[in-house]
Amino acid sequence: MSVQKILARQIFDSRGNPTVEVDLWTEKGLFRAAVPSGASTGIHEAHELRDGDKSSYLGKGVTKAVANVNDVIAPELIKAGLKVTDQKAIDDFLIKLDGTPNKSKLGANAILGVSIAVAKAGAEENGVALYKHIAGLAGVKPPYILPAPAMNVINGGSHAGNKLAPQEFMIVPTGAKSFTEAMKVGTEVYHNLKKVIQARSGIDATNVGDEGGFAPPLEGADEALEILTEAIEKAGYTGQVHISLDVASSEFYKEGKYDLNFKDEKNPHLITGKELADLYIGWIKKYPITSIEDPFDQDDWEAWSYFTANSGVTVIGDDLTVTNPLRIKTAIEKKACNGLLLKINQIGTISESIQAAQLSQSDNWSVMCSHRSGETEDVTIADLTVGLATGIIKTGAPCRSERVAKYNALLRIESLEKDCKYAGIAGFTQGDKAPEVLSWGK
Ligand SMILES: C=C(OP(=O)(O)O)C(=O)O
Ligand SMILES: [Mg+2]
Repeated sequence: MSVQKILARQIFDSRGNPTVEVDLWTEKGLFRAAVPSGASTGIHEAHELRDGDKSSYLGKGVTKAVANVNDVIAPELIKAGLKVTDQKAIDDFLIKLDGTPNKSKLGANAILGVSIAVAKAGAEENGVALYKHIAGLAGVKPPYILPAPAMNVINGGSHAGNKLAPQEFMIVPTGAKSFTEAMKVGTEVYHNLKKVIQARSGIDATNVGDEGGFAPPLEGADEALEILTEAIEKAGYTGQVHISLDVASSEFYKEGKYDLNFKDEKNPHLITGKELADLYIGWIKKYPITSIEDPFDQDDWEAWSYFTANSGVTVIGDDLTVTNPLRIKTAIEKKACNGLLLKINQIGTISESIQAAQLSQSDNWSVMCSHRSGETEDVTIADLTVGLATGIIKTGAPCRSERVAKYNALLRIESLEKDCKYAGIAGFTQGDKAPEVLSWGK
């Protein structure tokens, strides 16, 4: 019923950086959660507590966050005796215990580890799978929605050592009939992409970036979009696969301009927001692009609103909205975007993540559930995307186990759950055009 014991420790993420793992015991057993970590983090995200001590993994240690779980959260939460099935009460308790607006005292990484472990314990207490438990918390009813996977197959930006400024080029098998088929299509395009890159640039161009996508030495985004289109065609899926982009442009916004050559400090290629918008419009006309994430800097609100009104694609806020209901409210008011990137560690609790998704859905936004570039073997986001009927998930290339683990978890849900449907393109469709299949979750 309530928490009996908690023990946190420092483990390592997919980039070899320390991160927090939490073990939590109830009468039903042990529940374990691990916390992801971003590289292109938005400045408005909840605070990820790191040791900052230069002698410890270049200051990246999380021993303070671990100690906060073991010495502060554990005794207080056990004393409070709250039921693990009451996620909101426990998350509110954690938020209050921290007492800061951005969880900087205890650390969002400390709090999230506990929040996820509580959700897993709550699911077990209710005798249901985690996605069903989350659906119950959010008031979402079956049929359960399997998301369209947005697979990041070409890495650039801060996730790769090539010249590419945009961070992620994703393929989305929108034309598939099931999640299982979507994985077949996605992996076939991925393998064909390897051949296309090898033929163009040689074998050593097929090294991969942080999220398992290829990181070839491309001159610019046009070339990336071209080889992606070629790979889709080669795999025989033209018309059945869309492209999603995460430009992560806050990474290269400098004094009012965008530097398309930001990784070579001596040779900047600066353009204005208007020029950048025109570049996107050109790509949208030429390629089957269905969404663009973080097209502009996290505080360049005007550019966002202009682009959302004029681009015709799903415009997704990541650094802009940081899974924070307050920033999402502002974005709704300004009509700055029509899609949310849902990252649990940007806000720090499961309950606030549910609130962020529901607030976005209430304004008919799309919701893309997301991993971080630094990941672990924890697959909670696979349950979250189904439990909240987000209709889209992005969790990297279909390669590297910390990414594939999430896709495999979704394959398991699809094979075990009788009452489920694949979202396909529906997740990217807003407002009145959104098919019935997703609207019940709102
Ligand atoms: C997944 C992303 O990268 P990171 O985790 O580095 O923020 C992203 O920007 O959407
Ligand atoms: Mg992003």
